[in-house]
Amino acid sequence: MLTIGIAGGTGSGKTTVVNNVLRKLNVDGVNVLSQDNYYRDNQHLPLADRELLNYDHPKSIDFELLTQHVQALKRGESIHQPVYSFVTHSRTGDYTVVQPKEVLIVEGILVLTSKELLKEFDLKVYVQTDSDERLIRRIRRDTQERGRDLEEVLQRYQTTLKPMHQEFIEPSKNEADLIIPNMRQNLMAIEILTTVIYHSLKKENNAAR
Ligand SMILES: Nc1ncnc2c1ncn2[C@@H]1O[C@H](COP(=O)(O)OP(=O)(O)O)[C@@H](O)[C@H]1O
Ligand SMILES: Nc1ccn([C@@H]2O[C@H](COP(=O)(O)O)[C@@H](O)[C@H]2O)c(=O)n1
Repeated sequence: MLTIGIAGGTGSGKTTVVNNVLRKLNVDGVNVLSQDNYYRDNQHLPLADRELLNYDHPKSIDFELLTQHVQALKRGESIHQPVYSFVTHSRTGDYTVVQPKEVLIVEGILVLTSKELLKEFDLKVYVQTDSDERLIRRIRRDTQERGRDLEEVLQRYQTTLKPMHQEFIEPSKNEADLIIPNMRQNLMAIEILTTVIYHSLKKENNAAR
């Protein structure tokens, strides 16, 4: 199984890059695990306290479970992936059953910061976008899709997002094999990723015959 880790700051365009690659490939052999579904469950805390947590520190992610799930899929086993809500800042209690496929993409701001997870990746990618552009995209997305207001986004940006980006996410770029500049749509980078996955799928299908 080809396993690809895709990191980059919030709003850098990780999800968009992955969706563009999947659209171009147009096949059913690729799983995508989002790190967002592996935020620790903080149900034991009241909502007001959950709203104040730092969600950009590596400790906010259940990397143990994420790594176990990646390893299980690589062994050919299915997993029960938790579903996370950005509105309640907690797991919903629902699960998505994910069956193994030939290619696995793991995407999220911190996926290149975990030593254990790094060992599982065949290809490591970092999506690079300037911080002002990322903040603009984040304001738009969080107010339109994640039920936040402008003050919440700006407050979070200053208190946790920016310092955590500088301390953990930006330095994780050094782990990457490939850096994708994504200030505007980068069609060549999408083409390259698509080609790598396409060849891996072809190889696996030939081996299965
Ligand atoms: N290259 C790009 N040019 C302009 N807008 C983009 C680009 N890539 C992503 N976006 C927009 O930025 C926002 C955040 O993108 P997303 O892919 O969700 O980022 P991430 O997954 O890294 O947080 C989305 O609204 C998306 O449409
Ligand atoms: N309850 C939460 C959990 C996370 N966040 C923010 O999500 C960002 C990561 O997701 P991307 O899709 O942007 O990569 C991260 O920067 C967290 O601040 C949140 O706001 N609330």
